[in-house]
Amino acid sequence: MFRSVAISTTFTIRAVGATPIMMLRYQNYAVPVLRLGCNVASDMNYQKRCLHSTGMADSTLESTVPIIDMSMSDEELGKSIHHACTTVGFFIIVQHGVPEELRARMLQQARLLFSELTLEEKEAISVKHSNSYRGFQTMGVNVTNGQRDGHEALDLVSESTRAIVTRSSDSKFKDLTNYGQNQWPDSRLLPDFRNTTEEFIDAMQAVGLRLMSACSRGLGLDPHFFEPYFDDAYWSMRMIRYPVDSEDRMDDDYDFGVGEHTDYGVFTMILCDDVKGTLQIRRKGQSEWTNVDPVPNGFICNLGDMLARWSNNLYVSTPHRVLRPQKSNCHPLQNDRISIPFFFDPNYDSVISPIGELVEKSKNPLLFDPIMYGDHLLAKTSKNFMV
Ligand SMILES: O=C(O)CCC(=O)C(=O)O
Ligand SMILES: [Fe+2]
Repeated sequence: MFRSVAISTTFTIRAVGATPIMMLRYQNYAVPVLRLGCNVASDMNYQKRCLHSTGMADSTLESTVPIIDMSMSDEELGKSIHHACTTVGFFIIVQHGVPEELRARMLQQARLLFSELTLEEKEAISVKHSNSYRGFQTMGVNVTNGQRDGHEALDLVSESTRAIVTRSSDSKFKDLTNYGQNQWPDSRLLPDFRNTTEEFIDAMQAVGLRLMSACSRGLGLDPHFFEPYFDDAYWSMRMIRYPVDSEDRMDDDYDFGVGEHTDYGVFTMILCDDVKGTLQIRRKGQSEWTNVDPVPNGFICNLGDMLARWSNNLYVSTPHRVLRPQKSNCHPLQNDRISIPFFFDPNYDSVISPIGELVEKSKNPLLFDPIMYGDHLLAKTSKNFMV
């Protein structure tokens, strides 16, 4: 159904904060946000190109990364998720219940975060002022594998009180902590940012819970098996802007938008604009990287380390990375890609150990010791920033 190239156009003019924004809307297609005064004709051509190339990309994409329609029955959904998780570790969900309109508003607010705040205003909510890895990271502050990543971002994390209690009674990480308060952009600058984000978080938590229930069915467990681990789900999210690579860059820093990694938790669901050729995965036993491009109204999903642990590696936490966007893949009036990964993760104090039946099913020896999710997260996030 996404292969249709029929185009219906509506124009909506909105005022967002102080900035008027024009939205071009095409049937079944992501909504770019343009400043007034742009050349609408050239934007239409750009959209047509995207529609055609989405159509062409679908077949190769489907053969690598399954597209899963969440409107199917729980039983069927369980099977589809199970298949994706035991093979590629990535899938794309459509018909997930998150309104297209909310997705568009969230992307729009993220874009405004990067375009409307001055460097000073970004620094005012910098991760440097947080002892819990929350806040804004200007270009190069985020690090993967010891190398600075080519992106700027805002990180928000659940403010769970259970995490506070757990961490404060624990001396393992000494001065480190990852509980605390989020740093939000000034509401006078972005009046709709916080409420849109909170609405989005609620919607994503609902999708996350449905994925967990599908997962338990797919694994042959009680459909409620995972529920106790998610009654205070310790979500986090990032709003990321990847600028195109500059031709005069001199060193190895910023080689990637995000360097190779696996995700830390259970399920990551990515809302992103339509820029292609950036997110790549490396499947088990393979050395080459494969693009995972966005699909209209879809969230690109992958599973993380905790699900691999629970299933004793029956489910694969697939390494991935993000290339810096090519100018030729960006909207003509933009020089970047916006991406919003939402990390749906277990309770901070959940202890994750391989599930007996799954150790057998995986045909692997017991691979993991029990770990508290908060410990795993803290060990990872404490290496993510160079401020
Ligand atoms: O921006 C993306 O497409 C993915 C980012 C990512 O892998 C991450 O933040 O863990
Ligand atoms: Fe990731």
